[in-house]
Amino acid sequence: MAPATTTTAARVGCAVRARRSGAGTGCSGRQAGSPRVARARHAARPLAALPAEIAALVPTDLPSLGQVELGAAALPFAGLFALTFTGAFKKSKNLQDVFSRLITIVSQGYFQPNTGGDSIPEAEGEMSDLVGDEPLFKALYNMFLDSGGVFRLSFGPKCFIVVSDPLAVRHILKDNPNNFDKGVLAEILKPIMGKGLIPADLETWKVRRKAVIPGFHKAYLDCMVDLFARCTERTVEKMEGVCEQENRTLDMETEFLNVALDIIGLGIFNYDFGSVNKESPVIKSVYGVLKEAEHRSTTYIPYWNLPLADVFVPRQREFKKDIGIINDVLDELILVAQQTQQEEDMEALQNRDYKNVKDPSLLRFLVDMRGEDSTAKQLRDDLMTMLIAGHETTGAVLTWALHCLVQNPDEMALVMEEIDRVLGDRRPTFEDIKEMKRVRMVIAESLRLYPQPPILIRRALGDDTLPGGIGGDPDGYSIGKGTDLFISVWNLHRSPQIWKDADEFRPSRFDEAIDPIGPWGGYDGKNSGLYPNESAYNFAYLPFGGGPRKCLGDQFALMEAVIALAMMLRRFEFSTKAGFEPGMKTGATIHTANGLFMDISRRELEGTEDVQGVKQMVAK
Ligand code: HEM
Repeated sequence: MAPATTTTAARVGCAVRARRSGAGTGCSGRQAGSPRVARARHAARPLAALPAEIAALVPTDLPSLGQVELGAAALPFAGLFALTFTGAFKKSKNLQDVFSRLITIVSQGYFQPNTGGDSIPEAEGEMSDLVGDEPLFKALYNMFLDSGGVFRLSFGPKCFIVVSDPLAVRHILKDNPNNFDKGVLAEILKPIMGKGLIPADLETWKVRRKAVIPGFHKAYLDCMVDLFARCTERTVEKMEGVCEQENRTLDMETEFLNVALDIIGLGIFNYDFGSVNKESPVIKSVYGVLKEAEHRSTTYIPYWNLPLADVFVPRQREFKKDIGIINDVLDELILVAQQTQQEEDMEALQNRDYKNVKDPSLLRFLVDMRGEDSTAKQLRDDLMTMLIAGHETTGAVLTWALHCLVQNPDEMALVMEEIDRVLGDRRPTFEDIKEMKRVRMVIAESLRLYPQPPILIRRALGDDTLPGGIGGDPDGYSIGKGTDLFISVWNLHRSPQIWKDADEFRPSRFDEAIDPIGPWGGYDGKNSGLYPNESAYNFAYLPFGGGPRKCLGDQFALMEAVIALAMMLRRFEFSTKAGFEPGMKTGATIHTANGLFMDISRRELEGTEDVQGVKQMVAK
């Protein structure tokens, strides 16, 4: 084990020790991925080696670790569970670290699957570093700088391999994707999304992916451009109203989430949440479910799986009610769509006059597709998945894009110039998106700095070897069946080895080439198409994932974000409310800004009467 600093030695040791120089203050500054000596810590340690605080917590008659039985080992789980359950756990960092360490030690080698060969570097740090005030992915960044592109992390009863190397990531997502499923994430999301695309087992996923993908065809996306604009106009109108008031402050994160919710409702199942202008029990339930998904992804023990948790635990009762409300709405929409089914083959469906049909939604497409006999339950799972996958993600990227622009006035000026020149007061079209390269790159750069989700989760279905990648072990790293993996998109996107001025907001970087680094092929600045993507960047940039499980709403989301941002920047000037800095709120799957409070004012536009201008735009 690496020598502990005075600071860490004084605290209770833990299996997770972020090795940072300067007694745990900040990162060491070492470049990620530099070769290092492997330090395997697999074998269970004798009880005598436990810090005094932990030893005091261990029942005196606990058998030696060599003979420990499940019954005895269950004790700390029960203790931890009780603490989690009562809320005491989160309040006491020290206690949290003690239990985490105890559980790690007791469980290592007994309950954990074989998490890999001994050559994988091991990160070290306090449990409280990971569940403390900072989001998990930020704690993992420091460990990445210190331990390289592939490292192991043990906390509590769990052990993860954290992957931040583009070659190892490409192996998992693209080269050998059938050897990995969504693991922990699927377990968390199943009660919400059922057999929807994200948590679905491999067999169901293959069938559903094949059915859903054709629904995002060219004519549909063209039609969606108009929908994005119409929904944004509602927000623009609302903001006009705010400009009339004395207090011109608006939480733009909420506004972006609202417009994204309305868009996903109308575009995917032709339901108007109308969330920009009203609150309703359905909207409340959608946010309740999203909050619960976040809670579950960050809670240590899945207590919600216990029998009767949804009867006795208030938040689980609430969750059951929320999911019931959304399911009722979706079931009703599916029933109506099925009752009005007009079966057609794929080609005819894709050639429908989408601009003039009453219901252009994806649900209509799925129900009308000949030979596609999805059950109502499967359709509901698909819709629920897309509602969740496509709503907060897009709301979050818009929030961060505006935040970054307001912090960078020069970029803001360039973007505004482009919007004024290309768009004027017209409702945007698909052609306009092509012309607004700066806005597109602002969205791409915001997704680089603030990827949603910052971490992708996988579990190995069989033994495998991950490539050592940049600066890692040239023989690679063997991992066992059942290994849980965190792919850190955040780390990849901010890797100081790959990106020049990695933490800087600089949208023009996507025009620059990046030289190859060792076995990683680099980027030549040419092959990105309209938006930079994971193929062009050899898996160093992957805001939408990659390989067969890549996001299927990427084009939908990117067009939506460009249109919403451009339309709002055309009409308003934004400035940060004095003294306010957004924080970061996160679950394992998503992170948002925690409120982006902006002072807004109308822009003085040449040749356009302030209010008149927007009214004309809305009327068009
Ligand atoms: C900026 C917005 C968005 C971002 C950043 C984003 C990101 C992602 C990422 C990273 C994945 C891959 C997850 C993994 O590999 O574990 C994913 C999957 C998925 N996304 Fe998105 N997404 C966005 C918007 C959307 C939208 C608008 C929709 C639907 C209309 C959508 C539907 C899905 C679905 C269904 C999957 C699962 C695909 C599969 O497993 O086959 N996403 N998304």
